[in-house]
Amino acid sequence: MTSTPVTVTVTGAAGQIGYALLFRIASGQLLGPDVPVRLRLLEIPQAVKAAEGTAMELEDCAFPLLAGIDITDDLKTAFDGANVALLVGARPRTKGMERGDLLEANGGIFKPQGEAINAHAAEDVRVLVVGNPANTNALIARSHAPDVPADRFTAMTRLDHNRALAQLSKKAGVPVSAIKKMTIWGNHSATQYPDIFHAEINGRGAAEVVDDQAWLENDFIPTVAKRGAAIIEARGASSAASAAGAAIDHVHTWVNGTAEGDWTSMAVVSDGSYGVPEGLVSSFPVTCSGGRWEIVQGLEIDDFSRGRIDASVAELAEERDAVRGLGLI
Ligand SMILES: NC(=O)C1=CN([C@@H]2O[C@H](COP(=O)(O)OP(=O)(O)OC[C@H]3O[C@@H](n4cnc5c(N)ncnc54)[C@H](O)[C@@H]3O)[C@@H](O)[C@H]2O)C=CC1
Ligand SMILES: O=C([O-])CC(=O)C(=O)O
Repeated sequence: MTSTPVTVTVTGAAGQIGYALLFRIASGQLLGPDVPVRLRLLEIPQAVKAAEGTAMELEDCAFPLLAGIDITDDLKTAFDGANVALLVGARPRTKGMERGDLLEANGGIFKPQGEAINAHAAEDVRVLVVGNPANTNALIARSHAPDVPADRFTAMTRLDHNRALAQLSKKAGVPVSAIKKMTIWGNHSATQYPDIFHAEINGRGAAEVVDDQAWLENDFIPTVAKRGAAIIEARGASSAASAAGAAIDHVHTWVNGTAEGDWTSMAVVSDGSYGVPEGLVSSFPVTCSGGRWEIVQGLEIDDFSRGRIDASVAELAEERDAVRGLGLI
């Protein structure tokens, strides 16, 4: 076991994802079974008491890797020395709220958090934005952290990636582990494009194995893209345990690497690859190694895929223009 604990900051710690996430971090599933962690829980003042309750339960689990828990509503304290920052807390859309209102309310959260990360986080900080609209919240935070390398700001499309694996595994009648090279492109929204044209099932092209374009267009893509809404409809609350699981997967893969011959999906700051305008936080196929991610290059994109990638990227550009118009970036 390494001796220095890694500081993991979780915002929105008293929320439903927080409740599904914190115990898994403390048990070693985020960073590995040999890495002690110190948790920093950030909440708004009215939810600090609830976070304290969660911290009591964390304590009661007597996790050998849990080196300490701090609970705060202060940004400096929350991000001071943070090595990993999971930005989960966000302003949800409520009745009558327009998209501009939602972006503005979240700008009020992610701008100061970006500034605090810039000023106080550890040099090796890695940021995952989960709170929606995740891609654009990451763009806002990143643009207020000029001293932190852009590649440290990511947003979560791993839940979409995992949903796509599960749907394809059911259709093809194979275990999830038989599927490699799934890709989510674009925004974590209904415009996202889950792409199976580069995916492989037991080493064979997935689209060829499935051989069902109607299923792909009318079932697979909409099911994955609208899964979040379907869960809300069924559960009366948005996905929480699966979102927490995807956050664990995202950071674990980022830090520990992708398997040989596979890749994952992460929303990262675009370098212009695949025609995605530079600076947008868009989902790409990425490999990870040595704690760094790299966009998989050289994939052939046919017209079917191109149209779908372009539509989701156009939505990201609209969101960027809206937050720019609001003076948030
Ligand atoms: N990227 C993805 O795949 C997914 C994203 N989400 C998003 O994750 C976010 C959290 O979801 P839940 O935990 O279910 O929501 P929740 O409403 O249960 O919890 C959110 C928590 O954030 C806290 N919070 C609000 N503003 C804060 C701030 N400025 N600083 C610190 N904490 C703050 C609230 O007090 C609350 O405890 C939502 O935006 C949701 O839409 C959810 C599922 C998947
Ligand atoms: O819309 C939400 O809050 C939930 C969400 O992002 C998802 O389940 O993909």
